[in-house]
Amino acid sequence: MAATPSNWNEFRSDTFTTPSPEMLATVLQASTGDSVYNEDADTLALQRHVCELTGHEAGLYCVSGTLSNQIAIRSHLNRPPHSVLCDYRSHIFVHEAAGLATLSQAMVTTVIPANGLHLTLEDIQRHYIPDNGDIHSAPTRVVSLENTLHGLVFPIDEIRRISKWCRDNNIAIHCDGARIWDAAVASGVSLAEYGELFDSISLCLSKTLGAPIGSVLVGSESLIRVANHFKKQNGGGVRQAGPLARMGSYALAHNLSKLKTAHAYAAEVGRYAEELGLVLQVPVHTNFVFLDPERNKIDPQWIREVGQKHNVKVASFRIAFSFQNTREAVDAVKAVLKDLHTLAQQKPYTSTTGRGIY
Ligand SMILES: Cc1ncc(COP(=O)(O)O)c(C=O)c1O
Ligand SMILES: C[C@@H](O)[C@H](N)C(=O)O
Repeated sequence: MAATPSNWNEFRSDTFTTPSPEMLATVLQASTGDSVYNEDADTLALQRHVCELTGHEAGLYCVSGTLSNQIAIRSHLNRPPHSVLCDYRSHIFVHEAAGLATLSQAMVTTVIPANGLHLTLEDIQRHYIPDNGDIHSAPTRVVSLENTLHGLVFPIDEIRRISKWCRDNNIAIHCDGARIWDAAVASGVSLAEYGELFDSISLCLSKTLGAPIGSVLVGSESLIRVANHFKKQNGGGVRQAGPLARMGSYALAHNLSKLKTAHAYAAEVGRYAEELGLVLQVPVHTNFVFLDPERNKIDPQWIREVGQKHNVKVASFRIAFSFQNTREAVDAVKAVLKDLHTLAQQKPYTSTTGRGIY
């Protein structure tokens, strides 16, 4: 009987997934080459594997998704003035410490999707900055999509439309695919189908897949060569990355099939929330439930407190599920929602501050 994961009741984020004892044990057989010199067998094998899955020429192991995203975008850019277009909720804009401004010296055009769910080609055409010689502007050089974003699966047909338009307009298209595994599992679209639509993809091993660390950036040989330079410049040159890469490969081999468990938990809790009368900010597609901060009249302070009462770790309107959660914990989350709904009925809270992203 497998031991219960230490984070069985963790719902703040899927970044809290932890390596299993079996995953940790693989470290003892890991290669120990210097991966800065591209001599570590396990790192090269992981990179090659993710390239095969996505149909890209080259891969680069990175210690974080932030590093992977930021060096990808920087590598698509030549010299300012230039700009990057993305959804206003994008991690690359909200949660990567303004890396687009510092490393890429890029202006960012953030777009609120007209449909409230995902960008469309029309959204992009309405907001992108054309390279028309106007000396007032910073032309759009990269469009960055996120899949999943807030757990939402980006429709493949829309990605196809956007990708074709980007290529027709000589604009690079990047995917923050921290949870593209979940998008593939939920939609049935293969990583190779996604892969051919993007010039670069950052795939995280350290979130829903349960590796303790790491992402892989994929793209063309020339792009990855430049990205590796920026990786080194920003302190991402890891020496014996073999043990880390080995755990990443283990996660790919053993945990991909478990993502549906988290998706089922989220779907169940999302349905329960709506049956209670709570309002979701977005539909549940994969492993996140996003409650609507304003319309539910819930004081953010209540969330953590009520979570403690039921011995589950929740911190915001976002509830993140992973395959490491237990049935008991999921039932406890439902009890938390029931209490929050009752509190909101008794003393409705009106927010006086911005909702924040999550
Ligand atoms: C969508 C998304 N992209 C990128 C990242 C960055 O990954 P990391 O935390 O490894 O820098 C995260 C969060 O971790 C994320 O949620
Ligand atoms: C906060 C953010 O960086 C992290 N990726 C999360 O989703 O929790």
